Amino acid sequence: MTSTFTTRPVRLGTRPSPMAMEQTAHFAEIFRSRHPGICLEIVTIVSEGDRHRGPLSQLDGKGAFTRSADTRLLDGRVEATISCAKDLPSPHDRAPDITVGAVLPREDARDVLVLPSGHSPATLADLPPGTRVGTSAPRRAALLRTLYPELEPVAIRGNADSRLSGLDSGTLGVDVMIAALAGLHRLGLAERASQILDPTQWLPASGAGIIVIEHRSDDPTTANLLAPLTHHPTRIVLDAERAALATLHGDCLTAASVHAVHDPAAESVTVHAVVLDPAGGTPIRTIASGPDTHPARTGRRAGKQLLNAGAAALMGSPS
Ligand SMILES: NCc1[nH]cc(CCC(=O)O)c1CC(=O)O
Repeated sequence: MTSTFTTRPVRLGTRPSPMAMEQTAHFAEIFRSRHPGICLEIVTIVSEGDRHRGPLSQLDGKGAFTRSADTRLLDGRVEATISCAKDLPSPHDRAPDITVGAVLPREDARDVLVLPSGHSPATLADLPPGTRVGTSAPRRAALLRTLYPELEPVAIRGNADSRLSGLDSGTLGVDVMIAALAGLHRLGLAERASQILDPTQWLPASGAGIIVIEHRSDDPTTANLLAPLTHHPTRIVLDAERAALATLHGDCLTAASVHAVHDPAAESVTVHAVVLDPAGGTPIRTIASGPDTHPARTGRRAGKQLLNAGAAALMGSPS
């Protein structure tokens, strides 16, 4: 028996939703092909965000989707957890004893419009005034109020698959909804996208389309197993986006968009960031570029530029 076969198993905590299980299966395939001798055990962990059925804004935003998994990670009940980077708490609030060990290649970061099945294709601009547009994200609600003030954002909850069936059956209480293209792809439902929203107008969320695997900061064994699975260009844009969000003290409940683009030829990273007015007033936008060797610096600069331009007033005073 070689020593790899005697290595302890890696227990990986995941949320049990169909989308989460799909991304976990995808990661497990990558892990097992790289480390064929190591047992990867999948452990499902239900989060407060999954249990809670009220508006997302009632949750505190500082880890409703990650806290239960974090607890099990820190207690030593799992060695790693897998999450959508978009759902992570702000790095500002993140426990220093948890570290991102692997970053998977970014999928399509754009949001899409989804119509009830059987509806003929339409764009947001086609929808009649008063159309109820389902979305749970403050960023998307603020984008709607800014770009399509005649439409009505309505908060919805539940996993992507239950939202889609609620949209189709009419029980969701909305006429159409906004979703992430990457999420639809994972569910095999990308054809449900009626309009892919222009990312220069409808800027994606920080971390959109990126899956990360975290471990305890004091666990070098797991760190060493995860490190070779990282897609470096994605790590660069993620570090830039997370640094901008941290500077804003933002999280997935902040009405802000941050999207970084890596240019491998120029060895640079460019951060596009917007803080939106939840009431639909004028957003504050900025752009920052810098070398791809220090993406977090460029992200922090973008965040500071937004704060200097008065973004804190739109976000409520950051705490
Ligand atoms: N808000 C929940 C969430 N978090 C991550 C995704 C999936 C796509 C991604 O990884 O960005 C979704 C679904 C959605 O926003 O429609």
